[in-house]
Amino acid sequence: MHFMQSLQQAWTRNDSLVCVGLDPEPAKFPAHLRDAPDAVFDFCRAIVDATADLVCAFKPQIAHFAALRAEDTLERLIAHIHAKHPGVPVILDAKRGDIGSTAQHYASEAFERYQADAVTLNPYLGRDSIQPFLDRADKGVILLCRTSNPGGADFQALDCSGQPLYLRVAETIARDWNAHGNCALVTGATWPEELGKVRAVVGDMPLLVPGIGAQGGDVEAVLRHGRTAAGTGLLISSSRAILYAGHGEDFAAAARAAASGLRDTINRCRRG
Ligand SMILES: O=C(O)c1cc(=O)[nH]c(=O)n1[C@@H]1O[C@H](COP(=O)(O)O)[C@@H](O)[C@H]1O
Repeated sequence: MHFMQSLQQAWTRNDSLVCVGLDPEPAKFPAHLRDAPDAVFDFCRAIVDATADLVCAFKPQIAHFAALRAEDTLERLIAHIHAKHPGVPVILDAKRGDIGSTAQHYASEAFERYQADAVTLNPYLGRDSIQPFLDRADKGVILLCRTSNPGGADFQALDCSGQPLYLRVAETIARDWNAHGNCALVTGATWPEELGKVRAVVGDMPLLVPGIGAQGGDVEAVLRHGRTAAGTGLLISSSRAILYAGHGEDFAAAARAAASGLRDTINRCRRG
């Protein structure tokens, strides 16, 4: 199924705009898992199985696996999600971006090797660097626009003929790159007013919104500025605040409670 269709269905089926980020950090694992032979897989699988009915997507962050030499674990984890929780889309957070000939290989890394449904990309190299991804109409192409980090404004807010660069990026992608309807943008929860400006230029295009929880973004402000008329259009992503909500053998139950609490808070705000 196309990424955009499965996202729409997951929003409705699970009544959720929550995306759980899978960012394994073994030093933060509960003690009983820390020295287990397959700890990264066991940890992530437990989180996935405990939260799959509460989310609209999972977003594994590739560096968290690659730094641990655990790319094979990432492959197995995504295969597990597809097998056990069909219909929950997987976004590979890789933030790739390179010249077209190399981008082909990044596209096959994301979609053939890892079997991701969508991938995060950096648009800085321009249209041809993204074309191999745009051509995959069935896959989600999620482009950095206004990132959540403190230095995000260094370049993204620069004046570009009277408008900030991030808005030019949003406008160009919505107008010229989205022929297959498979584009989405990353807009951090830490800049809700800018997120609202992006929403105003991209219509109902989905926005991936990291930056709540550990980075301090405000859920209510995100909903106020970012939801569509239908009350959706957002994938509100949280990693550490869910993954490490508990520290004991009941860590997966604690993660479930955190994801459920976030879903409820979001739903109150979007319907309020
Ligand atoms: O593309 C992303 O997912 C992303 C974009 C952005 O602007 N800010 C951002 O924090 N992220 C990712 O979202 C996750 C945020 O993690 P938490 O702050 O623990 O919820 C990390 O995996 C980041 O790499």
